[in-house]
Amino acid sequence: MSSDPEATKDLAAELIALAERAGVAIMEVYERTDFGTTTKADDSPLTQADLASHRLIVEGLKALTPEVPVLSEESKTVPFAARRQWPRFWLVDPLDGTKEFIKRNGEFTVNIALIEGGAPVLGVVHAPALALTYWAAAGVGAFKGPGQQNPLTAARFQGGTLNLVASRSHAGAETEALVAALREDLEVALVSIGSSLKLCLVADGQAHLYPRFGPTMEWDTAAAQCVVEAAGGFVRAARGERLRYNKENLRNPYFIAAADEALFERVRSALQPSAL
Ligand SMILES: Nc1ncnc2c1ncn2[C@@H]1O[C@H](COP(=O)(O)O)[C@@H](OP(=O)(O)O)[C@H]1O
Ligand SMILES: [Mg+2]
Repeated sequence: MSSDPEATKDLAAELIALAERAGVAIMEVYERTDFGTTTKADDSPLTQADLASHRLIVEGLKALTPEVPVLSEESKTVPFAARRQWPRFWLVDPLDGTKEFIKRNGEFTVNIALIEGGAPVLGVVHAPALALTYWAAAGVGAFKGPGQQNPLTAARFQGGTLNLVASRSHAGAETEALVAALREDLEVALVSIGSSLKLCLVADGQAHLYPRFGPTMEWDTAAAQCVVEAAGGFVRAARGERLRYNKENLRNPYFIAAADEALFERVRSALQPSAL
């Protein structure tokens, strides 16, 4: 990524436009009665919307930055031996929250991140059904649109009610155990929502905490992690290390996103071994 903030903002504007075009393609499928849903080898659902968004984004990124390779959820079989050589690459989830898309609750996103040196440095998260776009770049800031206008700041937890956001479709026993432990000395308000929108709520100050003690893949978190970090928030593995990108195994460790580091440490000390 350029060290010139103005060049970075220009690139972000192109990416936002691309994510919004993918959103239009997704919404065309969303409005049909039949999504053309099939089941992938891992048993997860795949719709015509995932594929249309994937094709559009891959073509768009190739036109925008021909020299930067693309790794998308729907074309993830690049061998590690090849991709480990990449100094930077685009990491794309063309439709995150496919289960929510199929349930028609609007809680799905298009995620595009630029990874450099194993970390997300630029990220766009677009929720077409909600007409919301979050974007961020390291050293520039985090913003919410439509448009590029509103700066985001994570809300440091200063006592009172702790707002905790969890997966609608994949929160499990470890999350419930954590909520029970926190409720011993705090008031905890729970919100469930699909997709990378959970991380965006932390960036936006609407949630203090998003614990994820279940599987996610690198493309689920990269763009929104960039948004959280640029908004002053904190995303770390439950065991404490940074989330790294372009690993041989593209699965993330269990992680915690928190509005601030003190909250992250407080939550970590309340975890059961099965949440690590
Ligand atoms: N068993 C599993 N293995 C790997 N990833 C899983 C999974 N179950 C859920 N996920 C990931 O969790 C994402 C959905 O998260 P959430 O439940 O928070 O909305 C999915 O994204 P997709 O919808 O893009 O497939 C998928 O990548
Ligand atoms: Mg996903």
